Amino acid sequence: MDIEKVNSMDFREFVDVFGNVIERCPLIAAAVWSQRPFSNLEDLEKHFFAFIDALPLSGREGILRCHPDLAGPELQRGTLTPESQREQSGAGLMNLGAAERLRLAELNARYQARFGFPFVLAARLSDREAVPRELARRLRCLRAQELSTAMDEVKKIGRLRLADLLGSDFPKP
Ligand SMILES: NC(=O)NC1=NC(=O)NC1=O
Repeated sequence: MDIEKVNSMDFREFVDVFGNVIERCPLIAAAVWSQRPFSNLEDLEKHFFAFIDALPLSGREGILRCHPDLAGPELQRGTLTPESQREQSGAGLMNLGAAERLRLAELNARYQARFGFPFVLAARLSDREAVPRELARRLRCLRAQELSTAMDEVKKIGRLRLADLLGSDFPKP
């Protein structure tokens, strides 16, 4: 998909295509649409991230709270978004053993209790061994640091999802 195609989209099509670049936050795509035309595909990504960075703390925490737990109840129930489903299965989280799943549930619960938002990590850049390790490590961080780290992970997920949508034109080969 090239930037001319993106710039030609009406509101409905743009939100249909880009509405889940940030998990369950179609508002972000809705807001970014009004900033078209985009000079290139990197510029489009920059607008997504600039919107996130400009949010008050409550807005950034809200984005994190829209993320389903890794290997959590939504995965068990089969109610993940298609993107999340692909990402979590790509990290091998679909077929964890009972002990692995229990350990992740316990770590996710401790993380949520400590920070007030779920643990977020770009699953496609991780795997079933690294996820619990990274969760345990980040559990020990200070809240301000953790919020920053988690938002970086949201952007990594968004970048990968944009790359899927935009195809080989992005990021610049
Ligand atoms: N809590 C999460 O990190 N969720 C997710 N990470 C991904 O890469 N996809 C998700 O849904």
